[in-house]
Amino acid sequence: MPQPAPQENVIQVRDLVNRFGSQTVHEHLDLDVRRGEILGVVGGSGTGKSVLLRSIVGLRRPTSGQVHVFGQDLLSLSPEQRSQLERRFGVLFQNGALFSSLNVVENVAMPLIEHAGLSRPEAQRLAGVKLALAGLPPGTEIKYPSELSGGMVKRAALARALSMDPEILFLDEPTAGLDPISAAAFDRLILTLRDALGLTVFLVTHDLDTLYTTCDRVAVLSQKKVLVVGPLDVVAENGDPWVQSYFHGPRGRAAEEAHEREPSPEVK
Ligand SMILES: Nc1ncnc2c1ncn2[C@@H]1O[C@H](COP(=O)(O)OP(=O)(O)OP(=O)(O)O)[C@@H](O)[C@H]1O
Repeated sequence: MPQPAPQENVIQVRDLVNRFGSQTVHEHLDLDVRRGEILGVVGGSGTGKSVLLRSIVGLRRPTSGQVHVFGQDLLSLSPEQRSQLERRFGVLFQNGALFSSLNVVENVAMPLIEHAGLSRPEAQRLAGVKLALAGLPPGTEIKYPSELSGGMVKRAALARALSMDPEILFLDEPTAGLDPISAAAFDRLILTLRDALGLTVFLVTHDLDTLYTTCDRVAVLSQKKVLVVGPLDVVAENGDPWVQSYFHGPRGRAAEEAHEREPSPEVK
């Protein structure tokens, strides 16, 4: 009988430790992210979800441990190798992190000019394609971040994260602050993009609806490490008190019931 192909881990975190002074945020944390999956990362406030994301994308040097992205340790690479590796992932930060002095198309074009060496007109033309991919209506290009709704800021930031055709997309609380309809639309967009572009998605979220709608697997950060990782129904059965109150509290039950009524056909 043919054996299934082994799963490729595009991100591998081993024995990660992160300390800030006397505060230990991560202790011996291990995590694998598989190619093509949407991995949801959840945990109580302050459990170190954003610090984990920053450690993986090379914005923070961990206290100790190894982080490999596509088999390479970002922090040990030469600047040129590092920049090549960084082109293979895009990051959407919590607040969008758009430059307020640039309009939307200039924000999205910037990485294409700086890292891909495109001319300004070429970069802006391609940025227009990315904005359409992120679901922004024509006319948004010339607006400044302060003129956009919260949902539009997220979509513009997503377009920028997609500008270099990344293989991995990191999303830090993408639906935070969005109304439920915009949040659901954003969830559908992430699923569509993953399927259309073959992305791997590392998704930090508190949003139970997002977990139920989009994630193939869920990792729970608790007790300074990844306490449990797996499909949502398996993770939700873990006996940890935080897991129990998160998945089986009123909001967890509502999200589960909504998902049972309307399961997403696109989830793998
Ligand atoms: N640069 C820093 N200096 C000192 N402490 C920090 C720094 N960055 C993060 N921390 C601390 O690390 C802990 C984890 O922070 P992090 O932002 O990763 O939490 P989180 O799980 O993403 O929380 P939330 O869900 O509230 O966004 C917090 O106690 C935070 O205060």
